Amino acid sequence: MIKPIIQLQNVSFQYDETQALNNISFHVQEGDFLALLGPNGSGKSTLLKLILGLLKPTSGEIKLFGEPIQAFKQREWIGYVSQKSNSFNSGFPATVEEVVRSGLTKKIGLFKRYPQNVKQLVGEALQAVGMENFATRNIGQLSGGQQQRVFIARALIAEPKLLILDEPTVGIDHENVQSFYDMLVKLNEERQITMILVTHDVDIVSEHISHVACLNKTIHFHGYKNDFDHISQQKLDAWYGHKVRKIH
Ligand SMILES: Nc1ncnc2c1ncn2[C@@H]1O[C@H](COP(=O)(O)OP(=O)(O)OP(=O)(O)O)[C@@H](O)[C@H]1O
Repeated sequence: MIKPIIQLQNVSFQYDETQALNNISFHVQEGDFLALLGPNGSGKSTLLKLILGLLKPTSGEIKLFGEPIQAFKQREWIGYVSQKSNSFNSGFPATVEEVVRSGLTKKIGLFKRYPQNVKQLVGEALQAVGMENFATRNIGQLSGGQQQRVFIARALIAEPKLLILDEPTVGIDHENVQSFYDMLVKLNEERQITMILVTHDVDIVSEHISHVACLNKTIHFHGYKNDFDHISQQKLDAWYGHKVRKIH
């Protein structure tokens, strides 16, 4: 049976003066590779904060892994790589190894010792993102795309069941985007990690993605990638409020 990973039922969120999300219902199932699309200000970050438990909905219900979010304790099941992960300056005093290892804190607690096989775990996580030869390098000396991979390794070491990546291809050269996707697909298929890519960029919806959700305060579309491909340009422009380019 396919398990629900995220369920939102009639969720709204209001900042003091702004209604950021209006009556959203949608779900993500185990194994989905979802692109969550929406223009600037459409409520993507707000939705992420609700899922991560950093904000509480003004109304509506959120379930994670089938449990009401208030009762959900397995935070380590959710890996999150933020938009700002890859912005270290070159002098930042941490090695790749140290950054990845710090991802274990979530799993083992802040004051516990790292397990004896920590080096092996770091090596495996780095290997999964193709960065095994960079373990001793300084994080600040890597490219934006390489840093992004290291932060994905940092999330992976906690063995998440769901990985949420916020604007993951920002800072990655055009020619490296394909191999970046190949890596994500592998994680999705081989490790059965449910993936959510959050982005304003319609181009990110490559052939690798299984589902697409279009957000602009409400969910305008949620379905298979193939069905998204058949949405008219006109409709897409209307959701975004301006012209967008869709590449098939
Ligand atoms: N802390 C806040 N206080 C008040 N209003 C906020 C706050 N954070 C966001 N908003 C407003 O809520 C709406 C949704 O913002 P949100 O950051 O969720 O959008 P987004 O889709 O993530 O945008 P972007 O792609 O630009 O990051 C916007 O109108 C924004 O101005």
